[in-house]
Amino acid sequence: MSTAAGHPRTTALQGWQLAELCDGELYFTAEDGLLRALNDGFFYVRQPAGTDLSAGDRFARSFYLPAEDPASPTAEHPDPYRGFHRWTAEHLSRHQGYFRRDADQTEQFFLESAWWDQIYPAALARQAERMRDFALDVQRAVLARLDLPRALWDKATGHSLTPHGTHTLTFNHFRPEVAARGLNIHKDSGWVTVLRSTERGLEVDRDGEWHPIDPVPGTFIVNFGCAMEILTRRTATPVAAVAHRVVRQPPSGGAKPDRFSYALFVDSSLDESVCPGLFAYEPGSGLHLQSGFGTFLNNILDNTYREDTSGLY
Ligand SMILES: O=C(O)CCC(=O)C(=O)O
Ligand SMILES: [Fe+2]
Repeated sequence: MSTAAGHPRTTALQGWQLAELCDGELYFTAEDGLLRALNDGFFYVRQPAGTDLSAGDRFARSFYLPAEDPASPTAEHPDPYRGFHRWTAEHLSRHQGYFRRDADQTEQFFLESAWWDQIYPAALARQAERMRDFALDVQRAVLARLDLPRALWDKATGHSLTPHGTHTLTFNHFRPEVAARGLNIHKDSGWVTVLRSTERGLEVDRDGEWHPIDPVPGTFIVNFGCAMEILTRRTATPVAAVAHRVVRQPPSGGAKPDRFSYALFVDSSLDESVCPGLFAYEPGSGLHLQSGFGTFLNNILDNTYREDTSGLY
């Protein structure tokens, strides 16, 4: 349904699913929680006991700032969490490093696990590893409940559960002074995403209406991505990839800190000799190759950050 101005209506909706991971299994608060989460395309998951997000939160608030703090330009020890706009794809590799988007408020920092120790401050590299391990545990716990034989997991999921997988920690800083959408409509490309967000602004598309997904303290949001949707489409347990966006963040005149978020993305291996691409599973006949993964990923990313397209497929 649309408003008179043609904008999709935004409504609050209760009843999103919440789970806890214990001994490798997901326990949902609602009895049919798992099936509803697969249908919603996301759920909240309690952060493991003792989770420390201080390095990630600090990086999210600082990576885009000039390396030298104008308040103390001669400081002997510059802040190791600032000045990351200098790390661009030319210094690293494709899709890695700092990106200032034109059509969105977000400026971002992408980094795959192979670079974490070299580029991230040590405490952040450790947090990234903990988030990756947690994301892979969540992914295994979900796969165990799907209509997919365990013997096929590695091939079916592009070796994403192993060190061959593509594991990326990405930061978003929403610049309120930029007159643009916050982050364009998209589906995450891969298997699961573990999202840290502390501010409102995220919305999901459900039957053509936008619904806010507000942060719940002590939880992460887990999104299912395109790879999971493609794999399970013809099975008894189809998983939806959630289409989502971040709405424009208005300037607050310095009254509140800028919105940030960061997420650990689990994707397939980009090595074609390890992973030929994205498969669909058909009970009875097995895995069927649907598309290469590298080009699929390039298309989703390119289409997300252009003015006139969306990051769907
Ligand atoms: O900022 C958010 O809440 C969501 C970010 C997101 O969807 C993404 O980075 O893929
Ligand atoms: Fe996303």
